[in-house]
Amino acid sequence: MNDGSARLYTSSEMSRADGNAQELGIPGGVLMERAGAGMAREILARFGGERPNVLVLAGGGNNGGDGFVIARELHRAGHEVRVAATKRDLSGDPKVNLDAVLNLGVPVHDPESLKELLEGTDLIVDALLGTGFSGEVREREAALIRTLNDAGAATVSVDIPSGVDGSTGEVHGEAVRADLTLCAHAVKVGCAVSPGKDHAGEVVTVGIGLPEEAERDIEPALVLTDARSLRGSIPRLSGESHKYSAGAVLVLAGSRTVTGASVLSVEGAQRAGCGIVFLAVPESVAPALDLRLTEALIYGLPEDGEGHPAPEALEVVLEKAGRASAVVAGPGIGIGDAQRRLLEGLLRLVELPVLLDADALTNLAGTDAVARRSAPTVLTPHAGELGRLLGVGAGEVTAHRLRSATEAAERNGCTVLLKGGDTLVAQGGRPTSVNTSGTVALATAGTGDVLSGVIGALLSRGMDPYEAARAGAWAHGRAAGLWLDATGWPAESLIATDLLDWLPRAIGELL
Ligand SMILES: NC(=O)C1=CN([C@@H]2O[C@H](COP(=O)(O)OP(=O)(O)OC[C@H]3O[C@@H](n4cnc5c(N)ncnc54)[C@H](O)[C@@H]3O)[C@@H](O)[C@H]2O)[C@@H](O)CC1
Ligand SMILES: Nc1ncnc2c1ncn2[C@@H]1O[C@H](COP(=O)(O)OP(=O)(O)O)[C@@H](O)[C@H]1O
Ligand SMILES: [K+]
Repeated sequence: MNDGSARLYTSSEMSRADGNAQELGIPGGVLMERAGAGMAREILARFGGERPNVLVLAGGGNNGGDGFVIARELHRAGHEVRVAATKRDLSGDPKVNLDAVLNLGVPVHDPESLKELLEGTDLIVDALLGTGFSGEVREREAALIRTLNDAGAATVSVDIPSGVDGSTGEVHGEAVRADLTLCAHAVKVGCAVSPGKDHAGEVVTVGIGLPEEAERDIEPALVLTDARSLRGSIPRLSGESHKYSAGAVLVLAGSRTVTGASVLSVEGAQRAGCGIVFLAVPESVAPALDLRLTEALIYGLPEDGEGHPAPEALEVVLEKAGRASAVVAGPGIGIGDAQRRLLEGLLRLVELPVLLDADALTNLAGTDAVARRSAPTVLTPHAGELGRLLGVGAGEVTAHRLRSATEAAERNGCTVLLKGGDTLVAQGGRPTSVNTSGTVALATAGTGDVLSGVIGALLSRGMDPYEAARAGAWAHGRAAGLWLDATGWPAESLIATDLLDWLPRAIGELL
């Protein structure tokens, strides 16, 4: 048996597993029974003590079928339960479970009276739409979802918040906002990827006793990144290590008016365990950074009158890259022709793994500089930067995160880390990874600069770019989580520098 806890399934992968189980002799009704009963146990454990009045909103498919089982179990446990069902002329397992509910005397109402029913409701069970739903919600269901969301009662969604696409996390129109989502067997992609993730609340999997054979032929298109899936992937120092073999990172960050980005990126790299960091910055700010960054080697770049690198800067960058094993470029370098040409030269002439962040992404939007490279490149955009790379608006990326990240990775033949509450890592031929360690405390200036350094260091230590991006994102999010736990301070008070103190412990959890 497999509890499916670390699995992340699209709707079609789940339905394949379901079909395989049936071929192995486990009828769909048995799985529905196990799912509904397991979900009811979870609801009782969390809310049972408060003796809530429960309303189950059940749709016409198997998601609704799960809802009828939950209603039956909560009724048997002595709770006040009512059901609103969108359909009565059901067939198959949902009908069996609707009949059971009716036989027990649980009142089943038409959804037209949903608003009135919700008046005396403490707990909503949303079993309207599950993994059989995709696209735009029809108006009738959309109105029901609006009514549920307006009620303000605690809401538990069955398998996926109704209205969220289970395979992508996309929401077109209305979707339920749940406090808790109970996923049958495995977390559905729609509960892990935004905006669906933001509708799901806490996500818990409920075992349905699927045998391992039922999943043998399923290669999931996505994976959840947690500490367990990364453990042992970061190379360690050995007795023969020296500071160069331990990982040497060249950071090209900062400009005359933006020096903090260089500091955060360099210190992120140092704390993520590389042996040495070289920082290349316009020469007018090199002395100040030299005083600030004790352990890094600082090199001044020839600059123009505005404090941007002059064309001769490329020579210095190439020379320093000759001693590095990975390059981080972009934070705080500013936008302009000089920077674009410098980056294009770097990407053309340096064979090392290169991470491009922030201004580097904006400078290179519309060029084929990354697509032409054969050495590994990692891009770390937020939605706005990815939009520029794809030639669309930030809103378009936010609405289609999965598709946007994979499209950029394919077009450029590289690794793309799309930042956000669900940080995604996409690379052709690898399952798209969804990070699990983020916290909203990271939504503050400079945390992205730290991340660029962390991933740069992991690249310099010889990690595969996809693994380096996943591990860097996890450790970065975990560092914020450790800071929150240790200080007990509000998430809003975190500053990017705080991450540096907790990165070593976060990375230690992966060794
Ligand atoms: N696959 C499995 O292994 C298991 C599935 N189970 C449940 O079954 C669910 C999937 O069941 P189904 O495939 O029957 O699908 P659903 O119950 O998710 O959806 C089908 C229903 O949604 C309606 N619908 C579809 N598109 C719509 C739209 N655009 N606007 C409004 N309504 C729309 C259909 O008319 C139909 O009533 C899962 O989410 C889960 O809750 C569980 O019972 C356990 C086992
Ligand atoms: N709501 C959120 N939840 C979790 N992580 C977030 C959230 N918002 C932003 N982050 C994370 O914070 C970091 C911000 O990076 P970025 O936007 O590049 O900031 P900066 O350029 O100021 O350093 C990214 O790692 C991103 O994933
Ligand atoms: K649902």
